Amino acid sequence: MTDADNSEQDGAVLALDAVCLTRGDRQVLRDVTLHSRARRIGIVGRNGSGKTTLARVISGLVPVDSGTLKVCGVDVVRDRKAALRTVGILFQNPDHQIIFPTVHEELSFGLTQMGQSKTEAARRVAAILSEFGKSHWADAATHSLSHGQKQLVCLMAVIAMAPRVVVLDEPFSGLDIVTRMQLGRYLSQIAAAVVHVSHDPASLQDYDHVVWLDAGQIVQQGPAQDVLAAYVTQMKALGAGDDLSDLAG
Ligand SMILES: Nc1ncnc2c1ncn2[C@@H]1O[C@H](COP(=O)(O)OP(=O)(O)OP(=O)(O)O)[C@@H](O)[C@H]1O
Repeated sequence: MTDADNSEQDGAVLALDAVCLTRGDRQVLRDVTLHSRARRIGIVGRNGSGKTTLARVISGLVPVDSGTLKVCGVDVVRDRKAALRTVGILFQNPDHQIIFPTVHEELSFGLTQMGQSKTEAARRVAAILSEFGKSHWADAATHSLSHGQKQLVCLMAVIAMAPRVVVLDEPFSGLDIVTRMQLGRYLSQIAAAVVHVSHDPASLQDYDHVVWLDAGQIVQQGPAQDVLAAYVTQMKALGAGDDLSDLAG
């Protein structure tokens, strides 16, 4: 039996072992080992701690230097076709995600990449737009949408592909309270497991398993209450000081 079969059978959403990644002369991820079957996994850490890099690694967008990684039993780097069905990511900035001139084209792209015919994809796009009450957006120019509307297009594009895991890289940071609550409520209802990366402990307080990342290393992981309490205590202690050297990069 292969490792992939094992992690599929033990129900692990994430199975990372000793993952290391260097960018330039900086070690961005150090020996990250993370196994979780939780449906709601939070990753918390300061600016520059490696959260976005880890989100991209989990989404199969960045190969690691060493270590192993499986998402729902799938090697998301090597098996890109399976990865498309397994994991979808929402970026902080929708302009980094949207590449097509119209909403319909944007939503269709991932579906045709997954092997759906144009007709099948068009049917699925119509269904997802209708589900979100946005059928009138089909021909809208993506560049003309507001930040929140673009983020909703990205969310619909991910949901349309029905991945087993949705990775959120702080997608709510530029949204107003109402939009954030509405998108958050929708995400809390989807069948997919969620891996949510954030520097904000409040957004992860209801999560099943929280991982605290600092300087590319896991400091602590476990129940949200324990990990977030320790994180907040340390952030308050650091915030009370005047040293800005951590932001030097
Ligand atoms: N392509 C790259 N080349 C060099 N350094 C990089 C690269 N990508 C990331 N880094 C460095 O890796 C570290 C982690 O970056 P990352 O964006 O993953 O952190 P983050 O926790 O998401 O930060 P933030 O909360 O500020 O978005 C940073 O010091 C960053 O400068």
